[in-house]
Amino acid sequence: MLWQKVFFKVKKTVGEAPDGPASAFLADTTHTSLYMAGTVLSRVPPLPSGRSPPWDSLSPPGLEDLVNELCAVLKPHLQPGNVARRSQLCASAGSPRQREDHSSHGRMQPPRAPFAEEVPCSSLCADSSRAAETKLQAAFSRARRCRPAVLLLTAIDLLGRDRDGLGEDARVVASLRHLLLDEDPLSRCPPLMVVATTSRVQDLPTDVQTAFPHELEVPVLSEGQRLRVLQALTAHLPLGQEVNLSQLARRCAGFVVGDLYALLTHTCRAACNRIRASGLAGALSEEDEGELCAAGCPLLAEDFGQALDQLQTAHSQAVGAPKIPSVSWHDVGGLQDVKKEILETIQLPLEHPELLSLGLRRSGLLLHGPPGTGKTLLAKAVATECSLTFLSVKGPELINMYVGQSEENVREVFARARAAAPCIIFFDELDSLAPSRGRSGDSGGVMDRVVSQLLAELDGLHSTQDVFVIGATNRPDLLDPALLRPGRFDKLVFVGASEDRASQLRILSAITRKCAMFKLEASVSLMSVLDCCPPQLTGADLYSLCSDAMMTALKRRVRDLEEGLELRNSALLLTMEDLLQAAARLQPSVSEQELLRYKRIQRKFAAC
Ligand SMILES: Nc1ncnc2c1ncn2[C@@H]1O[C@H](COP(=O)(O)OP(=O)(O)OP(=O)(O)O)[C@@H](O)[C@H]1O
Repeated sequence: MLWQKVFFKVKKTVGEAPDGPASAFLADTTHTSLYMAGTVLSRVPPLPSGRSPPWDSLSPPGLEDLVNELCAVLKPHLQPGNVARRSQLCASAGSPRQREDHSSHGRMQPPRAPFAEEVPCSSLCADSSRAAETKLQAAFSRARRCRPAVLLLTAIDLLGRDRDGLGEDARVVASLRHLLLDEDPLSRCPPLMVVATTSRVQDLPTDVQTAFPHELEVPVLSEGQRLRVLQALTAHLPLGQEVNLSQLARRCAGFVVGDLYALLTHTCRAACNRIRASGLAGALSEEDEGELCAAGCPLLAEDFGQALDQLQTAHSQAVGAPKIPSVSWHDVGGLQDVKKEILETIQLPLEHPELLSLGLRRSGLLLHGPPGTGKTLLAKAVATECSLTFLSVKGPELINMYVGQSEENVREVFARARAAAPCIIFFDELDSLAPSRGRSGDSGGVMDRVVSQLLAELDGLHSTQDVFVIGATNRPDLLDPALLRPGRFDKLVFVGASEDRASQLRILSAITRKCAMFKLEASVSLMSVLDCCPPQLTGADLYSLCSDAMMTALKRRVRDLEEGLELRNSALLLTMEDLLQAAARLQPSVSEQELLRYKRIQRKFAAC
């Protein structure tokens, strides 16, 4: 049998069921006959979906516009005597993380809906072009037999690739195009409508993409939409009192409906593990356990937190998606003025969106100064402080030897950031990504094209509210001047080495505070340690001083353990002696002449 369900048409009914709904009938098994007499093309009755989504509307909250658009494209073809043109449609997603939401498809069953057949394109891939072509033709002819029908091809980008996935398989592409263009509802009634989904629209062969006259983009969910989806998903679940869905929605930046489903599954699993670990489940009698299940165990904030961490880690490993870093202002010592300037640029417009309408918005900020002064640390802290996801890119990582790939990488970074908004993109070593055009000396002009692409993306950010760009460089004088024009990296902030002991003390305290493994001995005076150090130090120098001292403490601990003088779980102590020895060995990483050069550059830009 080709299909799991077979529909029979009831020709005549006698009487009605006494207690059932008005449209229900009882089958009299002794007098009812079933005849199989060939197949008839007809619309199928609305069916209760096996996977019923948790919302009452036709679409998940927030995707109503998309579903309406989809219906507007498909419905005209279902009217008898329609005059609509071709009905193929390709639903693409705005970013690698976006997916077409299939739960809406399951509900797309208005009365007298067309037959819907979902075919994952991974099942159509084969060892040879010929085999793939045959499978494709079989899928189309199966769907044609059930017209009027919607054929849903998921992940269509998998089709038409050759076996190593690099080039196109011309034969499969041609065959797919032919099949798509052949399905003209004007000539074929009842029609077969083809809907395809992809999360990598840029990977679709042009011939396939142009065979779809309609293209819809699945939008990125806003914080409000994520909240509504979470509310719908948790409506029937017992939640702990401290669970704050609004806060959770903010932390789920960049999540699509599927991710939110996964979050709930992981949360339930975390709750089960918590109950099992508490020993409660094993200690209960079968009856009590049944009662516990019926009452429902509440999902606690810690279960959600654990699930979110798992998902975000898996996500960032899979697609390099950003994560909210765990660096706070507390971890950044000193640099008070710099912190204030950064917060004014980023936090103010986030807290007062009305400023955006007045045009008071900066999306780009350039931190410049000597190496190791805390530029990266600052960018991470601002992301944590403003609950923004953080996408860190090192300039040279984006440069690729293949033609067009470097520009594509730049495009991809911005697409990923838009999907994860609100987000900060941090471009470290910006000078290596965007040197002055015409001077980079590469024969193919790759760098010039990368700079142009970067400029175009930065200009495009004005329509996106919640994506900020922070660049960091030691040499702003090497950057393409167009980058520093208004609307791009128009705010320059100098992050210099700390020269006074008070700010050095703040940095040293921040670093020692962060190392939870070590404890400072009560007699330690950080100021006395600093008095033995060279006058001008960067944060990285102070970090190296601490790690040097910690290494000495660690070696002492290992020696003491081996000699049986210390207990294994006693705290690791950092003594004044360790720190003074490290201070005596400390060599500043940036010389005085270099610091002067950085200051000259700062003055030059401050004067502009
Ligand atoms: N103000 C600070 N407070 C605490 N730690 C600091 C500070 N500045 C620097 N550090 C320490 O120095 C390390 C290096 O700093 P960071 O990577 O932020 O410097 P950077 O300016 O981005 O350097 P580069 O220009 O080489 O990329 C940090 O991981 C941190 O441990």
